[in-house]
Parts: sequence; structure tokens; C-alpha cells
Amino acid sequence: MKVAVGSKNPVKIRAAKAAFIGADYEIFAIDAESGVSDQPMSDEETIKGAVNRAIAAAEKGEAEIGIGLEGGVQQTPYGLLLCNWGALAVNGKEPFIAGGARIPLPDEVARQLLAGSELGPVMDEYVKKQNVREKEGAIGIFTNGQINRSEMFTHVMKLLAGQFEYDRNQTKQEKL
Ligand SMILES: O=P(O)(O)OP(=O)(O)OP(=O)(O)OC[C@H]1O[C@@H](n2cnc3c(O)ncnc32)[C@H](O)[C@@H]1O
Ligand SMILES: [Mg+2]
Repeated sequence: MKVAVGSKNPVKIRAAKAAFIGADYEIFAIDAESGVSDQPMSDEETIKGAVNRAIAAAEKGEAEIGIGLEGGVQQTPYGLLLCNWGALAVNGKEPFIAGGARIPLPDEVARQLLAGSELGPVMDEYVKKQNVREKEGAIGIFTNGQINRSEMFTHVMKLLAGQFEYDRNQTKQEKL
């Protein structure tokens, strides 16, 4: 089965490969529009971005399965939380969705996002490193390396692949 991942970010591609293992799956990366802002500011907007990317990836890549992984933030009474969502699109079905781990961002970082900056460049400036978003990610920095961005997205990908497989097995049983 062809699996099109709607991003060229290596952490996202690695995560997809970790969830779809075996000769059955041919996984490849393709640019796909999220159709939402570069810095989604709510769960709802982040989910929408993931779903749009999943559908666009499947169409553009002419794949049976499209994957969209999207990072965002959500304002809560406990601070601005990092949020991450994934979507898996298969033709003729409502996309499957799954959420990732969430932690609050430090006030200094949160303030800049609320003022309109994107997390990627803010993180690079905050830790004086380049391309944090393609490496450990904000989640890796603020968990002292315990969970990096690729591991977090791997968890999301397993939640997606698992839901897809469960649904496929149910459908098979119904046919018997
Ligand atoms: O190439 P794409 O797939 O777009 O990968 P991306 O790293 O830009 O990832 P998203 O668009 O899903 O993330 C939305 C925004 O949040 C930033 N971001 C999200 N999670 C991050 C993290 O863990 N560390 C650093 N930046 C992050 C990212 O740079 C974007 O500005
Ligand atoms: Mg992006």
C-alpha cells in the first residue's frame, strides 16, 4: 500500500516509518498544504491542518493512505500548551485523528506566540540552535530530552495506524 506523508520534515517521516512497518507499505514524503495558519493557535485549527494535509497528501501522491501531522498550541487556564495532531485519510472514509502529548510552554515563549510569532523561529532563538523543529523539537528541549519530537509523533502515528488496522479488521469480519 502506498502511504503519502504530507511533509518533508524528517521527524514526521521517521515517525510514519516507525508505525507502518513491513513490506506491505511503501512510505514516501510529499509537500501538502495544511490550509491553516503557519502557527495553528488551537486544537481545532491544528486538527483541521492535519486532516487537510492527510487528504492532500493522498490525492497528490496517488496513495491509498494519506498522513498529516501538524503542530500547534492551545490556550488553557494552565498556560499555552504545545499540541500536536495527526490524521490518516483513506478514500471514502472520515479521516482518523489522534492527538499527541502536551506540555505547557514557558511564559517567555508563550508571550511571543500570542504576539504572532511562529514556534519554530522562536525556539531557535530561545535555545540559540538551528532548526529545532527538525531535531528534538520544543517538546525535546522542555522535557530535557526525555521525549523528542520524533518520538512524540511516532506515538501519534501508532495511534493512527492502530485505528486504521482495527477498522480494517472489523470490516473484514463483517464481510465473513
Ligand atoms: O514542514 P512541516 O511539515 O510544516 O513541519 P513544521 O516543523 O513546520 O511543523 P508544523 O507545521 O506542524 O508546526 C507548526 C508550527 O509550529 C512549529 N513547531 C511545532 N512544533 C515544534 C517543535 O516541537 N519545535 C519547534 N517548532 C515547532 C513549527 O515550526 C511551525 O511554526
Ligand atoms: Mg510548517
